[in-house]
Amino acid sequence: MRIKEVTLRHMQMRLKFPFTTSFGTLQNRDFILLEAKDENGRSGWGESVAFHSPWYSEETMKTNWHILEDFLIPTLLDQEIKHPDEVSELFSNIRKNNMAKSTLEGAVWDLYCQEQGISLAAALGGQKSKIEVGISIGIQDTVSDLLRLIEGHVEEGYKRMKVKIKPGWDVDVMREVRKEFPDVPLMADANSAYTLKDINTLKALDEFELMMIEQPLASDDIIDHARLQKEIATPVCLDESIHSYEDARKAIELGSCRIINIKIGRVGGLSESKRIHDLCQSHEIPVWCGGMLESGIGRAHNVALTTLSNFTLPGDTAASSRYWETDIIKPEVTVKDGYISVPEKPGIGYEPDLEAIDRFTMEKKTFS
Ligand SMILES: O=C(O)CCC(=O)c1ccccc1C(=O)O
Ligand SMILES: [Mg+2]
Repeated sequence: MRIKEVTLRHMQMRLKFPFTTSFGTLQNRDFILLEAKDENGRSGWGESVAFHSPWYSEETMKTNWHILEDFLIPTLLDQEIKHPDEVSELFSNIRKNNMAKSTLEGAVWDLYCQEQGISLAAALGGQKSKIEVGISIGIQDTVSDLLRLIEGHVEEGYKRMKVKIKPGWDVDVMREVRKEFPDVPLMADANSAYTLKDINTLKALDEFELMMIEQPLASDDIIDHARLQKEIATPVCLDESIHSYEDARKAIELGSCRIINIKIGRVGGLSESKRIHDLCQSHEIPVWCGGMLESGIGRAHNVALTTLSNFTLPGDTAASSRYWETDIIKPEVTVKDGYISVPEKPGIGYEPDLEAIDRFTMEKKTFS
């Protein structure tokens, strides 16, 4: 396959609700959508999960645009590609910028699968026909707002509740949640809001038998997390700290976590996601697929990745309708009894809705 043309779009979609984490609040979701055309005129689609501001990671929508336009797209245009695994090799001279790399790599995977006539899930080696999903709930104004949201999501069938925490919105909040929902599979995500000085707070969370605590300490740390994991009973799950297979290998070796959240964008693409998945599997470290408030295109990639066998814990890939009035794929991603049915069609398995895509496009540019 050869990529003949790439179009970047600056998209803006409005979330149905403001989403608050320990690092800030987001409602307008700006992101890049990428369409890559091959020599046969087929289109493959990728989504950048970078946010407008550098608060989850240093990458932003604008840095991704720059890296794609000035480095990644020129590297790939007209190159003969036999398999999508070659893309990360072609990008190996460009350091980091994983979300930018993943955007283009994801579109190549989609194109490759369409050409082969197989689903993305099958191409990755996934076996599941349906995947189990949970939901991530942002910081709320009041505990009773949170309890009502959890109640609704339990009724919708989601398989586990993830509650965002930060200093001042942690132990007391989780205690209320546990009191009202004694048996619900529950976890907390701190997005790096704590340090080892907060060890007593983090120990206090053990009482609630959480499935895990996600990224309690610094976003670039694996040393303090290893110290913390020795002190608390709750399994530590790393999100922000893991950018590659090598990061995962070192974190496992140090005992920094017992679970890893894989986000395709954060680790630079589907090929690297699969390598991390396989590594974790060989070390009996379960993984799950994280979310970045994606549109349908990124969501479809997440669904496919989650079909791999070591994705044994419910991920954050909720239904399209949880986030958007109108998504940009047809059909939308739906959740029934806590499961998403995995599409069997070639490629990402959902059709891009070009009319909706145009409606949310702020700016676009084509490279050939
Ligand atoms: O529903 C989703 O897409 C996941 C939401 C979520 O938890 C999240 C959203 C934005 C940035 C970081 C995170 C995270 O997993 O840490
Ligand atoms: Mg997280």
